[in-house]
Amino acid sequence: MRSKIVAGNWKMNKNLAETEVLLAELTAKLPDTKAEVMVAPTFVNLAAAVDKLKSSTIEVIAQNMHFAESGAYTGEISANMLLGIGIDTVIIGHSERRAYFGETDEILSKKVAAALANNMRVMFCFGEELEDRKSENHFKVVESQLKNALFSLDASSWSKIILAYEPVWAIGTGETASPEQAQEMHAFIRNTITNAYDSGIANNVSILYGGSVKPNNAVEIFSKPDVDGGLIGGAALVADDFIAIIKAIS
Ligand SMILES: O=C[C@H](O)COP(=O)(O)O
Repeated sequence: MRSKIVAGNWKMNKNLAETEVLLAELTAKLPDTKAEVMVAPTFVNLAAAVDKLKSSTIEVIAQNMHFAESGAYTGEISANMLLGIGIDTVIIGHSERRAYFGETDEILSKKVAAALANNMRVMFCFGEELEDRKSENHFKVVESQLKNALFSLDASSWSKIILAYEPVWAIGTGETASPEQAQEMHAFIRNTITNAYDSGIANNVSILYGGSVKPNNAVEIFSKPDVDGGLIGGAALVADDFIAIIKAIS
C-alpha cells in the first residue's frame, strides 16, 4: 500500500558504538510522523540495531542480500539470515552495488525474486547516470532498469515493492534533482508501471527520491505529488538532519 517513507541508508559508516549513539539520538528525537521511518546500518550492526529499536517504530532494514538461500558464497548474507534477526525489508539495486560490485539487472532480478520468495519487502533502487541525462536518455534507462528487474513479477508481488529513484549524478554530490525533475521522473515511473500492469498498481506503489536530500531541500521535494518520501544517505548519519527530513513529510 502506498505510504510515506523516509529511509536512512548508512552505507559503510558507523561502527557498533557509533551505531548505538545515533540510534539513541534518533529514538529520543523522533517526531510524531505519518511516515514509515527506516534505517539501514551495516550488516554487522543489524542485530544490535534491531535490539536497540525493539520498542521503537523505526524499522531496521538491510542494504543488500544474496539471491541464494545458503551455500558457498563467502562474505554474503541470505534472506533467511535477515529474517532470523527480525529484518524483512531489504534494499536491492543501489547504484553503488551496480557500479562497484557488478550487480547487473539480471542479478538484481534474482535478488528481488529471492526476497519476495521469502515474503520480504524490497526497496528497489534505480536511476540514470549523468551521461544518460545529458544525452536525454534518462527516461529510456529508467524504463529498462524497471523492466529488466521488475516487470516479470506477478501483479500480486507489487504490494511488497517500494521504489527508490536515485539519479546517480545526485548521490553524495550535493547536486539534487530539482523538485520538478524528481516529479517528472516519478510521474513517468508511475505511467510506465500503468502501461506494464495497471493504474491500481502504479498508484499504490511508494516511490522515494534519493540523491542529496538535505533538511533545506526536503520540504520542496516531498511536496511533489508523486514523491512519497526519500532514501537518504549522508544526511541520515546526523541525527538532527535526519529528524528534520522526517519532519519535512507532510
Ligand atoms: O541511498 C542513499 C542515496 O545513495 C543518497 O545518498 P546521499 O543522500 O548521500 O546523496
